Amino acid sequence: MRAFFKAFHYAAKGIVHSLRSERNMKFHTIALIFVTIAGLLTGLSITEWMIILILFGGMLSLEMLNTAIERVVDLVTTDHHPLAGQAKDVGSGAVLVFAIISAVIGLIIFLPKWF
Ligand SMILES: Nc1ncnc2c1ncn2[C@@H]1O[C@H](COP(=O)(O)OP(=O)(O)OP(=O)(O)O)[C@@H](O)[C@H]1O
Repeated sequence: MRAFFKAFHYAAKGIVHSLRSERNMKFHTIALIFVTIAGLLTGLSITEWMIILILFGGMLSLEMLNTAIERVVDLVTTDHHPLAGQAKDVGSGAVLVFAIISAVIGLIIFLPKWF
């Protein structure tokens, strides 16, 4: 049980660290708050809320994994290396793909209710 709480503590430390240090995490958190307010004002079904919650979780988790990749790359080399650049670019690309898909799903959910 002690090990479980220790692991939970380390995970919480990781979340706080990425929230404090990553500009994109702050941006995603603000977007999350705006979408939640828009959802409450618009009125969404349970299924729509569940889809949005999956997108919130996926977006924040992916951003944190990207931060982890950036940290490991910086730890391995401070030199300019094509593989280091590729690792960071692919990580950023993964975040961008999920962000674009999330935005499209958000529009599919919200637009018909607004217009
Ligand atoms: N060691 C390296 N070798 C080669 N290219 C690198 C290296 N470090 C960074 N780059 C290139 O610079 C880009 C930006 O890297 P950087 O570490 O500055 O991320 P960042 O701009 O701080 O990202 P974020 O804003 O998401 O935190 C990378 O995507 C990569 O293309």
